[in-house]
Amino acid sequence: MHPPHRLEIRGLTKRFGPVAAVTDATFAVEPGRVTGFLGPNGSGKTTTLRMLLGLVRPDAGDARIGGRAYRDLPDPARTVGAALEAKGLHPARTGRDHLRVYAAFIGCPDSRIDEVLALTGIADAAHRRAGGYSTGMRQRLNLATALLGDPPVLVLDEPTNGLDPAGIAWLRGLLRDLAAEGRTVLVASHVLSEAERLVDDVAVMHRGRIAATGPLADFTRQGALEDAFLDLTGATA
Ligand SMILES: Nc1ncnc2c1ncn2[C@@H]1O[C@H](COP(=O)(O)OP(=O)(O)OP(=O)(O)O)[C@@H](O)[C@H]1O
Repeated sequence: MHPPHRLEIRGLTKRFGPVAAVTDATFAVEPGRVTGFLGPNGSGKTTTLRMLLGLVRPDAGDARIGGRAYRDLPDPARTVGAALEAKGLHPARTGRDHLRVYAAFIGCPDSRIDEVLALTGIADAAHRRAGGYSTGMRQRLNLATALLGDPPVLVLDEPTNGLDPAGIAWLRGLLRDLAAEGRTVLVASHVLSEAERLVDDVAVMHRGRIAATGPLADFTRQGALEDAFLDLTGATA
């Protein structure tokens, strides 16, 4: 396994025209933990992740992965496994073929394909065309793709979308195992009740700003994470 990689987000700021999508976001994500990046729709989570992954250029600030900007990583695809959204699947291609194409792209052996299919519970569907996959299966295939390079860092945007309760319980176990191996796991979600069951640490984003960070237990002492979030943001349910 690679050495542990800490993520540092420092003063990230991004506007899209009149929209201040992210303003001065600063937080760290520790290896060996599952960190929830939480906030309502449109609060700036995806834009922050896209800046972390070098997909959007920040107006100010920077993001480091194990001390380096994404663009300076010697082997980015094997350092960071990212599943931003379950789009871009060619409907006529099988699950296995999707993984084969990406495995060739990042230079990992085909044997790894069977490993990630088993890890994500879609081995039985691997020969089926992705166009016929349910949302939950597409989510699993997306996760399998992120895991192909056996990366020390995982960045997942809304990974519970489309998963049923058993699927969410399964995902919790998988993310815990990956973190226990020393990986850094960052999970963006707007569904606080689900995130609460997945994560060790929390970074809360509200209207483009980081409203709070810390261990989950600090937020749930008084009750549900959702109540702590409503208190923090002054929002009403
Ligand atoms: N490419 C873009 N062009 C213009 N506005 C954008 C663009 N990307 C994001 N925004 C705007 O920036 C704000 C933050 O969006 P972002 O997708 O980062 O939020 P989010 O927290 O990930 O939301 P969700 O939970 O819905 O995915 C929103 O107002 C969004 O409309």
